[in-house]
Amino acid sequence: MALSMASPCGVLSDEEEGGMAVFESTAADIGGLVGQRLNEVTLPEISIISPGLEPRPSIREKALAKPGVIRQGSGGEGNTDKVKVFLRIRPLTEGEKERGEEQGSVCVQNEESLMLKAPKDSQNMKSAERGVAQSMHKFSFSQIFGPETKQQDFFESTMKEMVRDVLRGESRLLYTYGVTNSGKTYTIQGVGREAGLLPRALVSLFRKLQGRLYGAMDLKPVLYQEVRQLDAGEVRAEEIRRDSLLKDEDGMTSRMRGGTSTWDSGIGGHSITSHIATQLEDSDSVCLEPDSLSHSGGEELEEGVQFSVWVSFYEIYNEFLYDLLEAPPCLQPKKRAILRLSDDKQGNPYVKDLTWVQVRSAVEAWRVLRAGRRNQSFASTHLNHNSSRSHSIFSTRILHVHPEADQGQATRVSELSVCDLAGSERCKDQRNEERMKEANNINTSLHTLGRCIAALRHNQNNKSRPPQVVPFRDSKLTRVLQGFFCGRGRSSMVVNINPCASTYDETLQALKFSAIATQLVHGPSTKTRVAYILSLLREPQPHSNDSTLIEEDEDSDEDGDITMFDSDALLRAIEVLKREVQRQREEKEVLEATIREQVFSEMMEVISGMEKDFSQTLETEKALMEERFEDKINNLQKSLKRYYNQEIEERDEQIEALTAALEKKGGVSLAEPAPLPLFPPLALGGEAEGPTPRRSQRLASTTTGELCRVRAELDQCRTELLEKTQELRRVQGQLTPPEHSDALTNAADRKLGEGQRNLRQLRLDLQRLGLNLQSGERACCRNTGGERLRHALTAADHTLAKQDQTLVELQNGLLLVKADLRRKAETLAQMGQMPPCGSASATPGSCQKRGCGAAGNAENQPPEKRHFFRSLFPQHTPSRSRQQGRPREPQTTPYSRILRSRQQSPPPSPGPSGRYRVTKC
Ligand SMILES: Nc1ncnc2c1ncn2[C@@H]1O[C@H](COP(=O)(O)OP(=O)(O)OP(=O)(O)O)[C@@H](O)[C@H]1O
Repeated sequence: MALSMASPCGVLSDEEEGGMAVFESTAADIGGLVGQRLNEVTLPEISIISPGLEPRPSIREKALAKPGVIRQGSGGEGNTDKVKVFLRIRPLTEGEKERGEEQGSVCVQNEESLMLKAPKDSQNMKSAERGVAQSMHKFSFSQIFGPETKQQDFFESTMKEMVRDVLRGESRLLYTYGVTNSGKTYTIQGVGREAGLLPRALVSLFRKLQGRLYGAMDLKPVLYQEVRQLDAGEVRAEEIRRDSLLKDEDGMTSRMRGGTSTWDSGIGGHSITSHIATQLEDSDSVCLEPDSLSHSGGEELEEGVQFSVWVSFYEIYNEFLYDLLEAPPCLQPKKRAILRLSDDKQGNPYVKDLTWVQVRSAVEAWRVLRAGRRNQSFASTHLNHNSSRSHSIFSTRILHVHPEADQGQATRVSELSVCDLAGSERCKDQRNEERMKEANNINTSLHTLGRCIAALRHNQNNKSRPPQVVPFRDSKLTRVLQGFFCGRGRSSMVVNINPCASTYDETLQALKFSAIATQLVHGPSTKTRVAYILSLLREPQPHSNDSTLIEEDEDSDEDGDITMFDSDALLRAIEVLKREVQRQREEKEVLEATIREQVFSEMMEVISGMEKDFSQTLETEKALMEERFEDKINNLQKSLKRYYNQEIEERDEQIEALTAALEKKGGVSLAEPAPLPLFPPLALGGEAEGPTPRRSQRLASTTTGELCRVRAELDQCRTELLEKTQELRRVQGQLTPPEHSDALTNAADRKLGEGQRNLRQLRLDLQRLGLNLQSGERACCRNTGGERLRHALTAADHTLAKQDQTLVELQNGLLLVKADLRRKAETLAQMGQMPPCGSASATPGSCQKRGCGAAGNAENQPPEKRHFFRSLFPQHTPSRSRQQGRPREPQTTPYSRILRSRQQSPPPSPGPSGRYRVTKC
């Protein structure tokens, strides 16, 4: 499970924290906190996290609290028994200052109080702006050490006393906790001449043990805190091991001094560079510095007791334990063996097969540490180029030996362990898969540590109730440190922070974690499994309110072997546990249901509030949008009105100018009213404005060209007008019937009458002659006078033909004259209707039509008359003349055309029958 840095230790996130003064980390209490947070309308400005404050009871505690129950809490224990939590703030580097990391987010108020103020870009500040967290947090510690604190001062205030306690026979643990690059390793190991806590502690220890060291190597610590008597062979083997380790370390050091080199540590591909070696060399020199520690004699040591000092060094890397005092990697290229954790008879965990080396001086101890450091897992991360990727534990076991006893028995074993925890960090910041896995494991174990501490604190604060199971077994780290939290020793914590603004959120989480630790008190009891089972068996009633009974019983708890219980007792204990599990489960379910209900109702409230807000916002937005669009439409309307008014004015001006120019140049008055403007001027609501400068410029540039064009058009129109006027006059002249037409018509009528009469006479003559001819033909056979008659008949035929022709011509001529007159009258009428400029006549189509009116009419005549009309208008249409390339014939009157057709028409030829055809009118 990938854990984010947000809450690596089971500590509530900012948002979960709400207005709580004290943190809770169990599931039950989280529910209570969430409920409380949701019930609070506003958050307090500062979250105060102090070890001295009584925690606010959770919902569950409130619900379960019954009158008369004595609550045992941290407040009642007194501050002396509290777990010590020290805070150390490292100074900013020059590079960090240049990057603007110094934003005053960490303020030391006094020796015990620290104020954190969220920088503007931090996640915490964003949450604070959303109103779900505070931007300021106040923390209290046992003691706060600022950036200027010297290593020596820090040692004096923190570890010196622990060394003394260990020599008195007690066990002590000091562990550093903090985000990566916060100065944990610096605090424990030190750099250069600034030796850290561990070398100083070793020097201090051996100074105190001067003259009191147990020289033999026949007693060795084993299991959790037991001692084994070694035989001679084993002693020899131990000596060889120690000597080879120190020799190898010496050799390595001298090789390192010879030049820069890099080699693989054999774990996770980590490289160890000469940089670290140099660092250790420098630390070594500091360690040996005689005046680095104030001398304190061994007067506090128990009389007659000698001390055998053994050290071990191992690391927990990716949840695996590795012995750092194994042969160095260059000598053992194979992968190192993984150590196992086991429990002794009392259920105390210990690291099986761990290398313990007896040391006779601080120098030897430091060399062993240095040898182990070479095997440790380091890597360069984005925050720390030399970051510890594992939790490393350096343990010093001191055997208190009574030499006068048989075979030198060790009466007591005490231990001083220093744990340099790997830095918590955000997994997502890791760019490399291996680093990501490491960060995940680091955070998991730190998370478990946080849960253990929270559970311990919970049990301490709720002694009236069956204890919560502390999840020591959930990680290797908590398992190996279990003893120090269960009364077999005491622990102190050093919280390291750096004041960089960019790591503010991680620092805040680390401090919240430490805030839980500050709530812990050192338990007086040494509850092993046996003791726990005993307490279960003695428990009168699962829901007993009599807490005092339990308190009394606690004092009588004793360690022992689990085999002291018979199977019945164990079965009863199991039954009790089952009942307890069932009870807790039910309780949790009820609690969960309550929390869900509360959360649901709170969420519904929030959602309805949000809905209300959204609908209000929507309404406001709607109104705003409407207003905005109305404004836009108004503006658009105004602009359009202005534009079209300008256009109209300009056109009017142009028309006026053109009219004036036309009148002036041509002297022709159009005598027409000025055209009305297309649009009446639009009312602008008092915003009448002149043309914009841009429009004026455009007009100025186009007016001249426009004027010229219009003038040319006017000239052309005028010319056409004149032409058409002339043509009209000419056509009118042509259409005027000649004065003698009536006389001519009368004469033609007369002639026609005469001709008809002659014709009738001739027909009669012809009939008579025909009769004569028939009779003559009959008589022809008999007399010779027939020849003469035939001649007379032929002459009569010719005469008849001529008469017929004349008659037809006259009839046709008369009809033509009448038709022509009619047409002329129509044409005249049409001409009279035509516009004065004669635009229609100007078109070629209309001209052709007028010119070819006769031909057109001829086409509409019956077929028998067409040839006659064609003969009257022989191919004189303008189009046809032009097509044939012939010059256009001069305009002639219809009468002249009739005359010409008469002249051109051939004399009628006799038909096949010898008779002339007469065209019927
Ligand atoms: N009190 C201090 N004074 C001066 N320099 C310090 C101090 N604390 C830390 N530093 C410097 O800060 C840098 C980081 O420190 P260190 O390696 O100890 O961090 P860390 O917490 O152990 O990191 P990680 O968890 O990644 O191993 C080192 O260069 C160290 O020298």
